[in-house]
Amino acid sequence: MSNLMTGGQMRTHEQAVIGGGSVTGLALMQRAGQGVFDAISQAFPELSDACGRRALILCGPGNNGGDGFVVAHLLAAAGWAVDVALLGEAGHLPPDAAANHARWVGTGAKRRDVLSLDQVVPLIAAQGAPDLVVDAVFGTGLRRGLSADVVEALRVSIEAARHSVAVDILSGLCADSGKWLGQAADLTVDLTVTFHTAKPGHYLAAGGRATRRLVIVDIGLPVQSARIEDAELIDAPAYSGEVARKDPASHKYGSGHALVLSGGPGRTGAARLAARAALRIGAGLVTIAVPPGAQQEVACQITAIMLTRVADSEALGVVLEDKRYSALCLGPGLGVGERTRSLVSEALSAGRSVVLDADALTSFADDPMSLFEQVRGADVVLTPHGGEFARLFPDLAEQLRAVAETGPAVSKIDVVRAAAARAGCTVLLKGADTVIAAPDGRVRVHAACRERAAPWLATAGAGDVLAGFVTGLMARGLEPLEAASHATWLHVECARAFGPGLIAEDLPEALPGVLKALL
Ligand SMILES: NC(=O)C1=CN([C@@H]2O[C@H](COP(=O)(O)OP(=O)(O)OC[C@H]3O[C@@H](n4cnc5c(N)ncnc54)[C@H](O)[C@@H]3O)[C@@H](O)[C@H]2O)[C@@H](O)CC1
Ligand SMILES: Nc1ncnc2c1ncn2[C@@H]1O[C@H](COP(=O)(O)OP(=O)(O)O)[C@@H](O)[C@H]1O
Ligand SMILES: [K+]
Repeated sequence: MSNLMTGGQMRTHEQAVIGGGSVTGLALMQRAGQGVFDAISQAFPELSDACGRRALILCGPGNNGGDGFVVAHLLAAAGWAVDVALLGEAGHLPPDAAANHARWVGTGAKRRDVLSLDQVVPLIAAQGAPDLVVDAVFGTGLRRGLSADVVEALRVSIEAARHSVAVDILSGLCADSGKWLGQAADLTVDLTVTFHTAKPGHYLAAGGRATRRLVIVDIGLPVQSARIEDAELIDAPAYSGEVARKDPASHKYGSGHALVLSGGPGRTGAARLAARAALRIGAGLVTIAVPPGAQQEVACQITAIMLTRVADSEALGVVLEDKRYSALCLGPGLGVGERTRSLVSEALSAGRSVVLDADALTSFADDPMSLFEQVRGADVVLTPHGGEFARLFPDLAEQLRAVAETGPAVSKIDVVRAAAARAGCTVLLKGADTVIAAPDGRVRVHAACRERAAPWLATAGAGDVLAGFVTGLMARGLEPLEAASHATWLHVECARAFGPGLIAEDLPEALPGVLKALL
C-alpha cells in the first residue's frame, strides 16, 4: 500500500525538507518539470520525433504554473515549437515560478512572448490543434472554482489537442477530495503526472475519472512511514496474497465458522450469496440461519453450506451458545424493522465478529446512536452503500454531497473517518471509490478506476457478496480493517477476472481463480 498525501501534507513535508537545507524549492520544481517531460516521452512514444510538433502550455499563478514553465523549456530544448499562456500577472508569481518564467521569457534578442490565457481559444482557431497541451494552471493550491473563461480555455485546448497532460492534477479538481470546486467542468486528460505520492483526489469522486493514466514521479523528497492520519491506497498488485494462503495443517474449525442470517420466504437469495462468498473466501464452515418459513426454500438450494432454524433473537442466542461460530453476517435480505433490530442486538451481545449490511443498517435509521452504543469497541464492520450511509450519518452524507465552492473540500476520507469514530467500529462506504476507516483513524482507499475499473460490479447482489467476503475473512480471524480491505480488493479482482456480463453469483465462483493467481 502507498500513502495518499493531501495538498496540506505535501506542503508541510516540502517546507520541512527545504527548511532542512537538503534541497531548494527551485530544484524540486526543476525535478517536477523534468518528471513531467520524461513521463510524456514515455507515455507517448509517437511524439519522440519533435520535428514540426507544437505544444501549448497553460500556466497558472502559482507553483503549478512554475512547473509548466520548466516543461515548456524542456520541450523547446528538444525541438518543439512551444506556446505558453499565463493566467494572471507574471509580476505576481511566487519566487520559484517567477524564476522559471524569467528563464522561459529569456532576454534581449532571444526574448519570447507569453500569451495571456484569454488568447488561447483564438490561437487554436488560427493555428489548429496542437500535438500536446499541458495543463499547469492549478495544482494542490486550488482554493475556489475556476472562472468560466479558464474552464473554456482548458476545455478547448484539451478537446483540440492530440495528447493532453495535467501537471499534478487536472485544474479545477480539489486534490484532497477529487471534487470539482464550483461548477463541475467534467474534463478528462490522457495523462496526469503527480509528485512524490498520489493525492486522494486522483482516486476519489470525479478525480478517478478525470485522467486516463496516472504517473507518480519521485522528486527526491524522503518517504515518510505511514502515520495514522495518512490514508493508504490499496494498490499492491498482489495485495491479498496472505488471504490466498492457508496453514497446511489447519482443521476446518481453525478457519472459523460463519453464520449468515437469512430473511423470510422469497427473500433468501441475498443471504445465500453472502454465505457462498464467506465459504469461498475460506471460512471453514458456513451456516445460514433461516426463519422456519424459509427453511424449505434455502434447504433445496444449498449443499456445502449448512442450515439452522432461527425464528427470533432468543433462538439466535441459543444457536450462539456454540462458541465455534466466529463471525456473523446480518442484513442482506433480512427485512427492516424490530425483528432485525433485536437480532442485531443479540448478535452484538454475543461478542463475535459481526458484519452489518443493508437492512441491518436501515433498521436503525430512526435512532443510529442506539446502534453505535452497541457496536462501540467491538469487532464490527458496517458496509453501507451511499443511501444506507446517509440514513445512519445524515449530517456527514450532506457534507459529502454538498457542492464545494472552496477548497480543500470535505472528502469521502473525511466523512468515513468521522463515521467510524462516531460509531466506534470499522465503516466501509461502498462505491467505485470505496473508503474504509477504523475507529482509531486509520483509513484505506480502494478505487475501481483506470486499470482497476470494474463497472460490471454495479449489479444487484454484489454488495451481499462483499458482506460475505468480509464475514468469511473475519471468521478466519482477520481484524475488521484488514478483513474489509482484503474483501474489497478481492471483490473488484473477481469482477475484473470475470469481466462483462458479470452477475453477483459469478463473484464467489471467480474467487478461486483469483486466489490461485496470488499464490
Ligand atoms: N509541494 C511540493 O512539494 C511541490 C509542489 N510543486 C508544484 O506546486 C504546486 C502547488 O503550488 P501552489 O501551492 O503555488 O498552488 P497552485 O499553483 O496550485 O495555485 C496557487 C495559486 O492560485 C491561486 N488560486 C487558487 N485557486 C484559484 C482560483 N480558483 N482562481 C484563481 N486563482 C486561484 C492562489 O491564490 C495561488 O496564487 C503543486 O501542485 C505542484 O505542481 C512542484 O513544483 C514540486 C514540489
Ligand atoms: N462503478 C462501480 N465500479 C466498481 N464497483 C462498484 C461500482 N458501483 C458499485 N460498485 C460496487 O458494487 C457493490 C454494490 O453493492 P450494493 O450497493 O450494496 O448493491 P446490492 O445491495 O445490490 O448488493 C459495492 O461493493 C460497490 O462498491
Ligand atoms: K494542473
